[in-house]
Amino acid sequence: EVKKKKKNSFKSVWPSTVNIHNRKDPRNLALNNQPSSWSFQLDGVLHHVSQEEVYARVGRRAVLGALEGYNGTVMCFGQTGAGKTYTMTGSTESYKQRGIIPRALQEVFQQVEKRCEYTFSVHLSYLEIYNETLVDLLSSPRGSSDPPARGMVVMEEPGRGVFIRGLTLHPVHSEGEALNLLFEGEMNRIIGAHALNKNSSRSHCIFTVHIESRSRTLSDAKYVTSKLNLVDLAGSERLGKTGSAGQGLKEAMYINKSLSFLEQAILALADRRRDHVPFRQTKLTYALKDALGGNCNTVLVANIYGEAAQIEETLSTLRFGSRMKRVQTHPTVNEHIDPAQIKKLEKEVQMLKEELSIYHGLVSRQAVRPSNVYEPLSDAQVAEIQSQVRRYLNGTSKEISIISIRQLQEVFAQFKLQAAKVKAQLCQTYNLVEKKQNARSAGVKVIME
Ligand SMILES: Nc1ncnc2c1ncn2[C@@H]1O[C@H](COP(=O)(O)OP(=O)(O)OP(=O)(O)O)[C@@H](O)[C@H]1O
Repeated sequence: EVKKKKKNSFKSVWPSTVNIHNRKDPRNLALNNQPSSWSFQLDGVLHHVSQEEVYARVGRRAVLGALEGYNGTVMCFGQTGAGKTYTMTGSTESYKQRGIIPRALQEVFQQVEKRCEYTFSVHLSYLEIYNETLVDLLSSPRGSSDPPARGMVVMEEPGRGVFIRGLTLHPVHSEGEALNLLFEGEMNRIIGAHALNKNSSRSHCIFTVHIESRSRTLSDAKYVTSKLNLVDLAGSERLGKTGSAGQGLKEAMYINKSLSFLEQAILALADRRRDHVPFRQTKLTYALKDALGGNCNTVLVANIYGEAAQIEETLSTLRFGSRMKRVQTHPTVNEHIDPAQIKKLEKEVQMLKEELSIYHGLVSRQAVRPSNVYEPLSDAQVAEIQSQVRRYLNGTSKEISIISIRQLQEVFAQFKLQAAKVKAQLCQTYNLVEKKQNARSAGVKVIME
């Protein structure tokens, strides 16, 4: 992104080339031996464009990706005063000039409203790296004059990536709530004045939107998470040009050191022969490890001046941008399985299995005789129940301890069977007796019931 254009030192050729021509000064012969033209191929050039277009071309894709579960980073890099804070946060003077962060927050909540088949939870954090110290810009309660809490650590865990232990995450439910937190964090930022910028950021700031989304379908145990980092780096500065001294000089040295480590990390990432990338040399590169070469959709905005006086810084920024363009990241959807939901689903499956077996039981009872549905009684059980019935009938017992009506029916069925057998035997006996006594004409009376 180009802040200003002066004379003919800068030229952008739509859509992605920056050509720089340095007019030779005839008084400086040494400089005349230096190259005077440079050309940089980038992914796009934003020149004389509105903040709305900057967001549409630089921020929207990362924001929409974050809502789908991809980590995203938009990072502004460049010389002090070149417009990084203007690009990222925007001007407080008018709503139209708001930058990428407020527009991203607006889009996140608009999408949350639209995607009603999902539930979203959104949290915000705001980290500042000042003189190699991590500062939580949102740690002090609203209205408190306490200094922001310190003592945080950059950590890395498999499956979770890089995170800051001790950094507070604030839940937000609307664009308004989110903007209030952003402004609160902005108030806590360390800002100084020097020759090139009266409101110069003296630190690196990482505003992160943490998004978690779950499908409203109850049977879905999966959920996705993502982190959207919106990064405003402190400006690289030539100490002589900014006229820094005292505390300002110390800050400038820390800023330059961390930016030079950032360049080293990018050089290593862009070089495929290098297998070690020095991420841990500074907190900035460690905190941005995923964004620089890992699981993230990353966009770098290189902010430059269009002035001949800043040509060296402009060239250095564009060289950094060209190297960054060669770095490959590997974004993947951060999908997780919820163990509590798995347990709930397992219980549900068990209940459904039981219901199904009851249903099968009912169906087969209608189709098959009851004796086939139940386990038949053993001979001993039948004998026991029969003796109980006998004792009840002859008055020696007052009750029968029958387990169920079904068993009783079975016992009676057995009694009936035995009675039928006895009847058959009696019939046979009767016939024999009848045959033997027929000759004697003697009458034998057998009563059968
Ligand atoms: N595209 C632009 N249009 C209008 N004003 C701009 C633009 N870019 C930057 N400015 C103004 O220039 C000044 C410096 O910009 P800004 O603070 O964003 O620079 P910076 O790169 O963040 O600097 P530092 O690294 O020192 O913090 C601010 O007053 C800002 O409003």
